Amino acid sequence: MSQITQEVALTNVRFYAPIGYYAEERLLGNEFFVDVAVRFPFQNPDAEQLSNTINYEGLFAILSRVMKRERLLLESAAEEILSVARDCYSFAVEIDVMIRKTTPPFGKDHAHSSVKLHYRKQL
Ligand SMILES: Nc1nc2c(c(=O)[nH]1)N=C([C@H](O)[C@@H](O)CO)CN2
Repeated sequence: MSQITQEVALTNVRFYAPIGYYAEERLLGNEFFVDVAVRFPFQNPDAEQLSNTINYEGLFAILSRVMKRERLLLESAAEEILSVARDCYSFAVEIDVMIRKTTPPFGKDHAHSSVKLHYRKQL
């Protein structure tokens, strides 16, 4: 039997957030780009109904809430995004979260740092 998987995603969502291991980073803030993708079985009786899919405004609301909080590590924000998304979309079979810091302060102009989490439901 075949199965279609649907993905709803946001990519390169830009935030200015107080996330950093060093106090100055949290004080000054830093630029981050966040990607999130949620996959779930496609069982769509009407592909024109927002209630039959994941409204990506809901994903944006999760990211906005999580990225506001002061934190030491990217890992902490990525874990919270994943955990809230799992709670909100219990029908999801896979979720990817990636957070990229564009100017980690170690003196290399073009280096970005990132943390990625991948969740796959045990079926
Ligand atoms: N795995 C991680 N390593 C580091 C992080 C992080 O969030 N995850 N953060 C820092 C500092 O905040 C960094 O921006 C200094 O350049 C260091 N390592």
